[in-house]
Amino acid sequence: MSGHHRIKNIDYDDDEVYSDNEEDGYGDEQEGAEYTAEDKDNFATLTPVVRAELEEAGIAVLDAEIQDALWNYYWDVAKSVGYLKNAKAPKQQQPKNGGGVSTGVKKEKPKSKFDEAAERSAAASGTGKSAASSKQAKSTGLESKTKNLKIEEATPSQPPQPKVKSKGLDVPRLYAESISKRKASAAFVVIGHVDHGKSTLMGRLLLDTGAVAQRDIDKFQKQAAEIGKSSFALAWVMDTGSDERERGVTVDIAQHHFGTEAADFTILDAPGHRDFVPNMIGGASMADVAVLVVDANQLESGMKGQTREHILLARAVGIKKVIVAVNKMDAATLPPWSEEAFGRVKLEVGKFLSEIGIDVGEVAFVPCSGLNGENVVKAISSSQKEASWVSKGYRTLLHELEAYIPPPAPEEQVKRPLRMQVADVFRGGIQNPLSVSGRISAGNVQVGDAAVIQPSGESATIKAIDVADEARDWAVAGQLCTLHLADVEAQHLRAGDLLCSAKSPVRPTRDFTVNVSAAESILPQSVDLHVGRLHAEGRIAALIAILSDDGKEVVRRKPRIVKEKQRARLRVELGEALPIEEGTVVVLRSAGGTVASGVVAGDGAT
Ligand SMILES: Nc1nc2c(ncn2[C@@H]2O[C@H](COP(=O)(O)OP(=O)(O)OP(=O)(O)O)[C@@H](O)[C@H]2O)c(=O)[nH]1
Repeated sequence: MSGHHRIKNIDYDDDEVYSDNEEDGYGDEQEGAEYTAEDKDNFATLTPVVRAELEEAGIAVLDAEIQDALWNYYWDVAKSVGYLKNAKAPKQQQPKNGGGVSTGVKKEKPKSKFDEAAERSAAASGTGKSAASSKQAKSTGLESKTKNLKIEEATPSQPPQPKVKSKGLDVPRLYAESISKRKASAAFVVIGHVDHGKSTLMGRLLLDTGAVAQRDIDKFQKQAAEIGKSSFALAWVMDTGSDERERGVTVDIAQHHFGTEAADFTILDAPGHRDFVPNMIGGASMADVAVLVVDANQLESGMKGQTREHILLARAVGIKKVIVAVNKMDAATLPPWSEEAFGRVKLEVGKFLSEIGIDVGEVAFVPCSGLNGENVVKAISSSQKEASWVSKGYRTLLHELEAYIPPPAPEEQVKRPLRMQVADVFRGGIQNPLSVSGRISAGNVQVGDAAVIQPSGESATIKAIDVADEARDWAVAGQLCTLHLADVEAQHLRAGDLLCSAKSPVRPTRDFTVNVSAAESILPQSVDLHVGRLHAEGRIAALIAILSDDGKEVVRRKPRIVKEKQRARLRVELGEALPIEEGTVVVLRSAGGTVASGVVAGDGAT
């Protein structure tokens, strides 16, 4: 259904029921209202319940505001909480960064026609009642009080959502037609040892591409200076400039967007726990490129186990391109911008990467300073004589990112049944009570489509689609998007679930065969299975065969052991049935290290 239809169907003045101004947005009709003893009793009982809910979400409200909401929602605790969360959210959701940065989906977006209309219908069914019906409903207050307390234990109920109709678009055709006009896009993760300057470099990319305003950095700078850490101002854009954090919502994989004339980019970041391996795998499994940040002055720590592991994992989940940002070239110990020092770093990092099995010929090296913004977005100034070698031999980080744009998804991939792993789940908005973000790995989706979420088997309708924070009618394989869901039971939904086309969902399986390359020697053993954001316990139940180096031929059946760097086919059993199918990329880990990674060849029967 288009936004147009919705607007036409609504014939009241929305200012009556939904005001932008929170202070006087509701409650006008109660001016001078006299509450009965029963009303007062309800207020006394329910106000603390609503307050507790809101405090949990980090939202401060006045008693009067809670009472107005309870009054308007006829003592329905869940609806009052839902309403206040939304009414209070915009203030806290004000972009801290001049509107350019988006972290995940919870930033208040410019409302699309669709959203406005949905919001109005939601408001119509919630607060837009006449005073007469309001009085009638209030008289049953005590009954509903107990009922609502029960509802509130489960997922807060929302005003009924309008049914969503499909426009019946031929998405593969629209996609094929749009390819030539499409702006290129890519997503990347940033890897590197603590303190080597990851956050600063990302903040710099956002600032110098105009995604963040200088005045916001200045504000961070002031705050940072107060605690004697002014050099952290840029990093704070990533670490504290997240709207989710301000609202107390945890996001495991945040998205920050920036664009150039040539392409749009998404930084996938795990705020707060960037190095936590399950999150790292989740972010990397949605990325095209990994940027490895190495402090030119701290080479040794830069090559340690953790970085090795992260690069390995990035490769294991299919990242093809690695860009090495040799950072802090401005710092004194090199001396600053020393070509020779850079050469040493390049050599060492190159060796380290080739040991991991990365073709160094394909790796781009970028000498830069995130802190000063040299050779990140802007080329280094020609007045810096000691750095004249940089522009002769090396591109900026942004140019290197632009140079590796993955090709658009082939048509046959777009025609396959929809698969999108849920990276994060967002609950609680009035217009969009339940949304999921992720990257579509196969197929296509359009507003109105029916979906099934595995392993729970819940069904859902796609109510709206956002790509890079813009509302769209459809999206295809390769795109990072947020799907707003309707007609869905929220309880079972979690990060790591697989959203599938309802016509052809994945059947959850308890065992599968997988062709892997071994990161260490393998015996039948218990393992942690990672599939993007999904992790679960399992065991390598059988070593089926050693494969040739290209993975195509069986070299030996039923080996007793698979040695490091060998390729092999394994059978993996799981404690629970999970949505895994042929082609799924899996990582097997044990005792904090990666054992093997590969691609599922079939379910247990194969
Ligand atoms: N001289 C110099 N210092 C830098 C540069 N980039 C970052 N720094 C400083 O290095 C320190 C660490 O920077 P961060 O960006 O927080 O490093 P990080 O890798 O994100 O660290 P974690 O988030 O803890 O993993 C800060 O004091 C930065 O100001 C640079 O290009 N030159």
